[in-house]
Amino acid sequence: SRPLSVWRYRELLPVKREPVSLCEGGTPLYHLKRIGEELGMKELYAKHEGMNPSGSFKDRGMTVGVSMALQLGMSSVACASTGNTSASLAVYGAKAGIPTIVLLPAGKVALGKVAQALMHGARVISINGNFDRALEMVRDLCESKGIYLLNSINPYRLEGQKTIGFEVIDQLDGKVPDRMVLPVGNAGNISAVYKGILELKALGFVDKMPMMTGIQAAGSQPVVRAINEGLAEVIPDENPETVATAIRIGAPVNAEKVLTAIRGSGGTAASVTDEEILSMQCDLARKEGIGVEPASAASVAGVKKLVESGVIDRDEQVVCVVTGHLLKDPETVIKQCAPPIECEATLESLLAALQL
Ligand SMILES: Cc1ncc(COP(=O)(O)O)c(/C=C/C(=O)C(=O)O)c1O
Repeated sequence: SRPLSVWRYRELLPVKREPVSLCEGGTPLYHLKRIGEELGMKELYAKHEGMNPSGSFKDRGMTVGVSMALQLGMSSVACASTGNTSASLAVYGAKAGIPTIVLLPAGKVALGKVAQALMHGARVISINGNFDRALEMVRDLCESKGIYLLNSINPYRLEGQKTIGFEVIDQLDGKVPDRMVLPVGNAGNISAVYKGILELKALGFVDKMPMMTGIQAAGSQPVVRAINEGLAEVIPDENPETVATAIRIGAPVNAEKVLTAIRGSGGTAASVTDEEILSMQCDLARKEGIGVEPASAASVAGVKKLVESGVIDRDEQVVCVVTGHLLKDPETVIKQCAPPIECEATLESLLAALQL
């Protein structure tokens, strides 16, 4: 049988040619034993999407999106990004051998992501504005120059990201979890996972949907507001701010889809503070050995908040998608942690430093 990967599910994907692939997907589903016990939960899991080739779930969308660019005869690709989309597009553009342009919000992109976009050969433009402005600009650029736009407005990106849900169900031996929890920025990922499982249901592979639960940062929560206030549409947040720069997005492009996904599945949305995000990033690393970037920890921080407030039932089977690797944002880690202990190169000073 086929190994766990994006292309295991190729019959449910639109690509009709040899895919541009770097062995994406097939990521681990970890049981959160300690954090689960602390919350009184026996069935709390984390799907570690940081274990993809470029270190985030974006690779699932890009393997399909870049393959479609070639299938459609496009000669170059572009995106705006808070960092991971651009890192992934640079990687898959390099693999495809086509020119890649990425627009980043100046000063608001984690170091590892900039390093990836640069090293993999994208033309990296730093925009003096936030992500939402960069997205407007890259749409105009692609429109005027016939470049293939690969932000999550592009439906093929979401097709690849559907496979997160497919793999989770395979890893749970065919069971659909009661709830899937994802950090939400542009809301493409949560919408893609919902679409994928809805397709499995329509095909008769499963008979229930997970409650789709979106978590945002307290300083950047337009989707949470729309859900909590029962709004017909998401009202953009003009000045999104959070340490979780990956989800520092005020105007989610998949706003309509995420409202359908959450409401259609009886799910919910909640926000967590930057402190709660950073505290959970630390817990995941130190209690579970799982290293993720801040935005990814928001999903587990959200479960903690919703369990403690009684919204999530402790005996639910819950899968959190942790979306990006810890190495993406080393600066935030260094700022959070006590520095290494200075020590002379003698055993005596080492024992003193270790207080042994
Ligand atoms: C680590 C991490 N976690 C969560 C999200 C939110 O996913 P969506 O709700 O589908 O947007 C992102 C998104 C990043 C970008 O949007 C980009 O890279 O431009 C991310 O990098």
